[in-house]
Amino acid sequence: MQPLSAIPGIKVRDLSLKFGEQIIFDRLNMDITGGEFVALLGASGAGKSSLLRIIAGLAPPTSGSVTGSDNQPLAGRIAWMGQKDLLYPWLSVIDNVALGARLRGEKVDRDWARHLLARVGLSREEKSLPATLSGGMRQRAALARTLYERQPIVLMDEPFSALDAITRTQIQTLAAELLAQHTVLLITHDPAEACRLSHRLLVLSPYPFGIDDSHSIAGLPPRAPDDLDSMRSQAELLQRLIKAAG
Ligand SMILES: Nc1ncnc2c1ncn2[C@@H]1O[C@H](COP(=O)(O)OP(=O)(O)OP(=O)(O)O)[C@@H](O)[C@H]1O
Repeated sequence: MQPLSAIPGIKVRDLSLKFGEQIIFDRLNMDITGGEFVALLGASGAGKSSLLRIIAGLAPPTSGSVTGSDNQPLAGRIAWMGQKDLLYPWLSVIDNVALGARLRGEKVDRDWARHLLARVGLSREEKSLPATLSGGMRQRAALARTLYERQPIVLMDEPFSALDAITRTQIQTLAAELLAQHTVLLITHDPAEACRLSHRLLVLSPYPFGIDDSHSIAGLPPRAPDDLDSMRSQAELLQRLIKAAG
C-alpha cells in the first residue's frame, strides 16, 4: 500500500467558465488532498459536470488552471466513471474491463482484469455479454474498467444514481473499499451517498456563489448506512441544498 502522500491531489486555481454571456462559474479555487474522497453536490445547472469535465481535460476552461497538488499536469493520471456504464454490447465483460488497453492497442493484462472482476464479484460473468447483466452488475463491471486503468485520481459523475437503493448501497460499499488508495471527486445528488462515502463535501451554487466547503461530517468514510452522525449530516446537508437551490 503506498503512502497517501504519494497520491496526487487536485489543485484548481481561479477557474472560470463562460458560455457566451452566461457565466457558469468565476474564479473558483479548490484543493483536494491526495487520497481524499470528496463529494461535489449542488443545484442542477450549477456547473458540476462542467467542472469535472474541465478537471478531466475533456473541455477547456475560459481561464484559470487545474493541476495536481504536485503542480504537475493531471493528464494521464485520471480515470473516469460516468452515469452510463458505456459497456460495448458486443464485447464480453472481461474485454469491456480491459477496453482502455484494447483502444490504445496495448497488450491486455488479463490477470489484472480477472483480479478486478473477482474484487467486484463478477468472476463468473467474465465471458458474458453486458446485455445479460443486471444494472448493478453492469456498474460493477464499469467500476472494474475504471480501476483497470490504475490511475491515482478517479472522477465520478453520478455513477450510481440509476440504481435501486439496495444495489446502490452495496456498490457504494464496494467503491469505498476499492478506491481507498485514490483521490476521488464524486458528483452526486444524493446527500446519503455523499455523507456515507466522503471525507469532505463541496457544494457548488450557481454563479455568483461558487463553492462552499464549510459542511463537515463526523468520522471517517465509509460510514454505515445507519451511522447516526452520517444521518444527522445528511439532514443538515439536505436543508443546505434546499436553501442553496433558492
Ligand atoms: N457546451 C455547452 N454550451 C453551452 N452551455 C453549456 C454547455 N455545457 C453546459 N452548459 C450550461 O452550463 C450550465 C451548467 O451545466 P452542468 O451540466 O455543468 O451543470 P450541473 O451542475 O452538472 O447540472 P446537473 O446537476 O443537472 O447535471 C448549464 O446551464 C448548461 O446548460
